Amino acid sequence: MSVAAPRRIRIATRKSLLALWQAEYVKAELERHHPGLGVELLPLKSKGDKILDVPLAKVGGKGLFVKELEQAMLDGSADIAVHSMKDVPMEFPQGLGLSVICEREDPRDAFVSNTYKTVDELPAGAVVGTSSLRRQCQILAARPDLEIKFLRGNVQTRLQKLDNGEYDAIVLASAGLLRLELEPRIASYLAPELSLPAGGQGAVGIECRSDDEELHRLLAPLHHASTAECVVAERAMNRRLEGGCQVPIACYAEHCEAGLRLRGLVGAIDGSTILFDEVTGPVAEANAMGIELAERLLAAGADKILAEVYGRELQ
Ligand SMILES: NCc1[nH]cc(CCC(=O)O)c1CC(=O)O
Repeated sequence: MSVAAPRRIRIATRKSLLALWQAEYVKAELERHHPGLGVELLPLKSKGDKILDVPLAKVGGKGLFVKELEQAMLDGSADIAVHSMKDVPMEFPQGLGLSVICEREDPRDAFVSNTYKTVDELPAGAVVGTSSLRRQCQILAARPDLEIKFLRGNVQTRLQKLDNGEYDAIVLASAGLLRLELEPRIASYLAPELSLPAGGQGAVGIECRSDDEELHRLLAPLHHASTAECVVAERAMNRRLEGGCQVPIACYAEHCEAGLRLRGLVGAIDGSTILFDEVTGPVAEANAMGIELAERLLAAGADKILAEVYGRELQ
């Protein structure tokens, strides 16, 4: 009689400290729920990590941070990939899909500066570092007198550039700073009214081969239903607008009395126009709410703004 070898789970991950933190988190959660399960990390380099001198919107192609990880699952060298949900494209390659979405960390953007506490305190002409068109358009809409300066790289690189004096302040996802125990670096949190987050920001998702039933079962306890409900609404809006975290689109869902409140915006990259709208509805309608909000924004002129950003018309 043969006994099946105990299952081992190999996690494909990017090599940045934040990606490794997220992969280690999933490893620890899997081991906590399934004592004796063998879990190991397979760190890989992604295209988004290699090309650091160009704004993400110009590197081209979606899924810059996930392609290599998906290839590893398709060729069988890894079983799961752990992603920041805001970097995950809307469509998955044949045979792969999202299995679970874990509990969300703080979704807000963080204002980081060694001199100033808030955006309001920044003097005219101050230099703010970000390469996110979403952050750029919202900051410029609130403060057209500020200068936005290109800033890419992983969290540590960005903080180093701030400390080198290249910027008066920078804006990052608070989730990354909190996970890496860099909370003291956060001067203040940007309210969603000032900087609406990217869809999926702060949430970690786990992708695997769609037909791996045993794995889905092992991953199930890591699923966080209320986070997933919000992310479904946000991703539905992004899918309709054909965008993610590389374009001037923001969306943020939270639970409210009616079920879900979903806020979204599309901005001209110079901040001269911000199209904002919001919808509320029952949780079961999360996907439809995202589409509805996208349609409203398109009707209000988002189609023209995005056609310019994408260099083509939206379908
Ligand atoms: N696009 C890069 C990226 N992807 C996820 C995070 C932060 C963590 C998260 O949102 O879960 C970041 C860095 C940032 O935007 O500052």
